[in-house]
Amino acid sequence: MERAVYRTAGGMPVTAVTADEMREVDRVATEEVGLGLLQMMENAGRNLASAVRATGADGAVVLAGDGGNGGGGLACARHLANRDVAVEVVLDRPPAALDGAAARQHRVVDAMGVPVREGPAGPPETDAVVDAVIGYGLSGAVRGIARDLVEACGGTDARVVSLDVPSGLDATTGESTGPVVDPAEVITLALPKTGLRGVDCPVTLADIGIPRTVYRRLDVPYDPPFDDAYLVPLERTGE
Ligand SMILES: NC(=O)C1=CN([C@@H]2O[C@H](COP(=O)(O)OP(=O)(O)OC[C@H]3O[C@@H](n4cnc5c(N)ncnc54)[C@H](O)[C@@H]3O)[C@@H](O)[C@H]2O)[C@@H](O)CC1
Ligand SMILES: [K+]
Repeated sequence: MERAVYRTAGGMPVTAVTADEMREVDRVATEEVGLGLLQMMENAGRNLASAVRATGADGAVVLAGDGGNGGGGLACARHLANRDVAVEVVLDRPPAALDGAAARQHRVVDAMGVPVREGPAGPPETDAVVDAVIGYGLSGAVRGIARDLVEACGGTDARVVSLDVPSGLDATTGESTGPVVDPAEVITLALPKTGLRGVDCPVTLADIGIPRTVYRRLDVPYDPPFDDAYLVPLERTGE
C-alpha cells in the first residue's frame, strides 16, 4: 500500500497514519521507550501556541475537551498566557470533572489566573480560536457541550486552528456523522492522520519528540522531516 499522501516543501514523503496506528505509536513511545505523555503534550502545546502566535493574535479562546487533545489545548493556553496573549479557556464539562493529563494541565492554568469556564459558548469574539475539543479519540457524532463548542467555531470571525484533526472529523476516514470544525489551519502531531486527506486548509506537522525507534518498531516508514524546525508545512502529493 502506498501510504504517504504528504510531503514537506523539501520533497520528503511523510507517512499518514490511521487513529489506531497513532494509538500504537503513542503506546510504544510511552510503554516501550519511556517517553511520558506529558512530555509529548508539552511539545504539542508549545508548538501549537507558536503557530497561534505566528498569526499575530493578541487574544485567543481555547476550546478544550477532557482527553489528550484537550490537554494539549490547555498546555497551549499556558504558553500563550506566558507570552501575554489574552487567553480564555472554554471546556466541554465543569473543570472539576476533568481527569488525568487534562486535569493536570488545568490545575496550572487555573493557578495562573487564566479564566476557565464550562461551555456552551457563543461564537468567540477574539483573534484566534484553538480547537482542542476532540482529536483521534472521536467516537460517533459529537454530542453534548462538545457539540456546542464545535458549532461555535462555525460562527466566529476568528482564525480557527485545530489541534491534530478538526474536532468532529474521524481521524482515519475523514468522515463525520455530526458537526465538524472547519478550521483555517490544522496543526497535526507527529505524523498526519489519513482522515486529513480531504480537509480543505493548510496542514502543518508539529514535532512532539517521538524518536525514530518508535516508528521502526511498528514498521511505519519514517524519515525525520523536521530538520531545524518544530513546525513543518505539509503539501499533499495527490497520491
Ligand atoms: N503522542 C500523541 O500523539 C499525543 C497526542 N495528543 C493528543 O491526544 C489526542 C488523543 O487523545 P485521546 O485518546 O485522549 O482522545 P481525544 O482527546 O482525541 O478524545 C477523547 C475525548 O473526546 C471525547 N469524545 C469522544 N467522542 C466524542 C463524541 N462523539 N462527542 C463528545 N465527546 C466525545 C471523550 O469523552 C474524551 O473526553 C490526539 O488527537 C492528540 O491531539 C497530545 O496530548 C500529545 C501526545
Ligand atoms: K481538535
